[in-house]
Parts: sequence; structure tokens; C-alpha cells
Amino acid sequence: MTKDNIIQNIKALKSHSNINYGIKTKTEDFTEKLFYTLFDSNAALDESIDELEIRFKEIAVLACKKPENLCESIWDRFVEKLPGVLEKLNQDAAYILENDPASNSIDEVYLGYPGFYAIAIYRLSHELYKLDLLLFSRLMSEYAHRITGTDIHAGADIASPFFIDHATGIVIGETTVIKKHVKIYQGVTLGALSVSKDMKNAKRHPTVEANVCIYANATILGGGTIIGKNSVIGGNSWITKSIPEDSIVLNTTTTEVKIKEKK
Ligand SMILES: CC(=O)OC[C@H](N)C(=O)O
Repeated sequence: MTKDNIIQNIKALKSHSNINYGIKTKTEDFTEKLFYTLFDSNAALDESIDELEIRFKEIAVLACKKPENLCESIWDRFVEKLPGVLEKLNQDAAYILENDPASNSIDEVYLGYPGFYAIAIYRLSHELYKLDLLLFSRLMSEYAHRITGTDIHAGADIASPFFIDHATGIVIGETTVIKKHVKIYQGVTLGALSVSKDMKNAKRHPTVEANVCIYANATILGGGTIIGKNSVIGGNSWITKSIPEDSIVLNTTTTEVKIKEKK
């Protein structure tokens, strides 16, 4: 096949979509700039917000299916949410410091905790999701997923304060609801019990009531599954039904220990 033939074939196979790949890198730059603006004490807020506005509008035009002026105007609705989001994130950071014996200062949480980073980008992308900028919100949360290994769908509804420790291998689905003072550890999945496209608008993921702690690698599935308040879910639990409040759930699978025979 000649180079021209190959190009023609590739063109034909690309013709069904109209993707501008630049939106991905633009969203990543915007996300970093936003995190810096909100958390660096020396960030010049006036200039940073102007810069963010320019970048936001470039992305919004590429990501939004509405007329250009409507997409650009979403910035005003997004920026006015930032103080409220920051207030929640400050509560999250304080809660992480309060609950993790391994943490030594609030600076450590803001600068070095992947759980805090994942929650921060979730809270910001959730605002985009509510403004119907779905591709923009997905690219932002996917950036945080790539960096932290924690996949929080922007549609999830998560109250503050919220604590994720050792944020890696965590999945929180789109219709998950998490109330205040919930703590989760690495490997936790809050997922759907089964997956089919016709469940798009259904509640597919669990509800976690206030003051619940979910230890490592627990899997909790189903839109009707409610974890009652003040419960503790032990590591490696597998839960597909609701749990009453004040429960302690333990996976009692035993690990056998044998001594090796001497040769
Ligand atoms: C987290 C999870 O269960 O995802 C499955 C599927 N993507 C859904 O949203 O239902």
C-alpha cells in the first residue's frame, strides 16, 4: 500500500469523529493552575483568576455543545463556586490531619497527600458536571485518576469533611452518595452491582451514611445499598446489601499459618 493509500484509509476511519486532542492538555494545564491558585499562599489571585478565565473559555468552547457565547458564560457560574469549594477542601484537609497519625502538618496534607489531591479535583470537577460541561469534568477527573490512581466520578455526591488515606486503587462511581465524616482506605470500590447501558439514569452505586469508616479493599456494590451511619466496614469485605447503622462488618476469612518442615 502506498503512503497516499494509507493516509486515505486513516482519513476515512477518522471521519466519524471531530476530536481536538488539545482539549486534553489544556484541561490538565487548567487543573494544575487551579490547584496552585487555590492553595499556594503566594499565588497572585487577581492575575491567576484572569488567566484561568482565558483558559477555561478556550476549553469550554471545545467541550461544550451549546452556542459559543453560552459556553463561555459558564465561567461566571463556575468561578463564583470557588470560595464554597475551598471552604469544603479546607475542612477535608483539617479532617485528614486530625485522623491520620502519620501526618505531621497541614502543609503536608495540601502538598503531599494524593487523597487530598483526588478530593480537591473531584470537588472542582463536580462543579463542572453540575454545569453540564461533562467532557471537561471527565478530563479533569481523569487527570487526577492518572496522577493518584483514585477514580472518583465527577457526578458522585460527597459531603465534607471526607478522608481518603493512601489514595490508590479506589473507585467511586457516578451515583455514589457519601455523607459527612466518612473515611476510606486504599483499594475501596463503591460500584455498580451490574453494568448495562440502560441503567444510565438509574442510581447504580451505594450510599454511605455519616461517620462510616471503610477499610482497605472493601467492595460495596449497588444503588440500593446503604451503609448505615457510624458503621465500620472491615478490610476485604464484599457487600451487596444494606448494612444497619452502628454495624461492624468483618470478613472473617482466616489465613492459615504453617511452619515449614526442616529438610
Ligand atoms: C464504578 C462502577 O461501578 O462503574 C461501572 C459503570 N461504569 C457504571 O457507571 O455503572
